[in-house]
Amino acid sequence: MQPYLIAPSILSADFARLGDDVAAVLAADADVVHFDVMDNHYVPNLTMGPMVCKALRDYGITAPIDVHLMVEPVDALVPQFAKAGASIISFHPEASKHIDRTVQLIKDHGCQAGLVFNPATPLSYLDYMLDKIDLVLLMSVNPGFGGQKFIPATLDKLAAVRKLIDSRGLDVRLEVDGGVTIDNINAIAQAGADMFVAGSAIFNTDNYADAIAKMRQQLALVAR
Ligand SMILES: O=C(CO)[C@@H](O)[C@H](O)COP(=O)(O)O
Repeated sequence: MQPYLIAPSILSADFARLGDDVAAVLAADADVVHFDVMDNHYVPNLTMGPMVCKALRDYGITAPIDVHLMVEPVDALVPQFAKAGASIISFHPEASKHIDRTVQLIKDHGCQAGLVFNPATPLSYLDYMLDKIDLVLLMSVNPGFGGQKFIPATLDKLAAVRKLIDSRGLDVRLEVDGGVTIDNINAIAQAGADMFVAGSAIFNTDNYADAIAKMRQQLALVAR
């Protein structure tokens, strides 16, 4: 398993001063910027597009940007986000007509590719794709909004994906997103996740470094 990564979801950041807020969370020891793209079609909310990703790069953000596309269709946005500075691009398999082609498109544009699973999306989409992707992202809330409660059944789903990855000897990241807090991050890691998206649990505090340090303390207790 790879080292743990903490990826603050900038959906909960201060959009009026986004560059400063993203720089602040990275200075507080975050590893990755989680960038939620919502289209008011695949999910009932509207957020940000490639221009904002490029603006963060132009501002001087050099950390990996982990783009989570909650959009349908997917493909047209892939080159745009790659050009805008995305490092990882993940999409929901049911939102693409040709999943393998979309993964290839992401890789052809020099980014890592991930598949995202909603709480009720079956893992069978991994049957022919797990060895072609870099990351599996399990949603632990229904996508569309920050600040929701972690769905406990995600723990069993994480364990099932961890088993699949390990049994095939793959180096695929297992990311979890939604309702991750200082109180549950240990159990989530025990279930097999190695990358943790947290929005409100970090941005809704007045001390990002303290929140991230407490998450890392919990992760340090996990027997690996
Ligand atoms: O993609 C999403 C929601 O669709 C997430 O990234 C949330 O933004 C996570 O926020 P918290 O649940 O951690 O507040």
